[in-house]
Amino acid sequence: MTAMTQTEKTGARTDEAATLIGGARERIDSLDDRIIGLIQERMAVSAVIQEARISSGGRRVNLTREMEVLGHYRDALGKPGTALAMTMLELCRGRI
Ligand SMILES: C=C(O[C@@H]1C=C(C(=O)O)C=C[C@H]1O)C(=O)O
Repeated sequence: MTAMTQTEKTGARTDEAATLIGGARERIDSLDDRIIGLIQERMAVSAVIQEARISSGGRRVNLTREMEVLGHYRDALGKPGTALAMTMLELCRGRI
């Protein structure tokens, strides 16, 4: 089987569009790597907070604070921001 051309890979109908899409996809892959790294960093910081609270006799989850986090994402990104924040909170503290 022959290799796919850039035009086939990107779905573009011209070489010019295929080149633009190829370059923009590289930027997206790089942004996704950074976003994943930031989420992993957030998970580690969140774990420190949760462990400190549990060690002090408190509960893992603090719903008042989670409402603040959800509001922050909703204000910035609209309704899908809430869904994104809920997934992120689940990554950081597990399912409740
Ligand atoms: C990190 C905390 O603990 C938990 C995890 C949260 C988070 O990852 O943002 C928020 C609230 C808590 O349920 C916190 O209280 O700040």
